[in-house]
Amino acid sequence: MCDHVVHEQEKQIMRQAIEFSREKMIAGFGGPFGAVISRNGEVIATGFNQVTSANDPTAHAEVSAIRAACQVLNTFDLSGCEIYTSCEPCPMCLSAIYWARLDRIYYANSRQDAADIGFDDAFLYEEIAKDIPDRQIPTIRLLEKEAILPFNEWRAKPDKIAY
Ligand SMILES: Nc1nc2[nH]cnc2c(=O)[nH]1
Repeated sequence: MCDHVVHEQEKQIMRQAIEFSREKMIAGFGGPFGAVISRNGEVIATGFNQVTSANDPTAHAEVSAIRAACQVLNTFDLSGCEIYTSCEPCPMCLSAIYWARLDRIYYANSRQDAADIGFDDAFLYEEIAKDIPDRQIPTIRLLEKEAILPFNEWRAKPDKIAY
């Protein structure tokens, strides 16, 4: 567990994420979720949920903020940055946060709060913890002997950019 003492600046940045969640939801962009990415207390980028307006099921607030921050900083590696999100990240966003190597996550509403207003965040955490055959979406493995070839080529690629 993390025994962090919350500072006023952190609350202020989280308030921006919450304001975004509300403003953009009222404006009709999508669900009530907002996110801010900061570095050393400075706001780098913001994001809000645009799933229904952009016809993009991956356009969650956190993913949108990560995409924007990576454009601003011209990098795929956000180490040194922190994300403030108005709701605990769903498994997709949590993975994106790990892939982006963010240093810290601040969240406000919980996955249970999201479930209470009809979102699948809590369900998805349960789903990915299950064995593959027990999941709701049938998941079938095939052609693994062919697919391993590019993996082996990647392992041996001398000029690869690892991430
Ligand atoms: N944290 C989070 N949970 C969601 N559930 C559905 N959309 C979102 C989103 O944008 N952010």
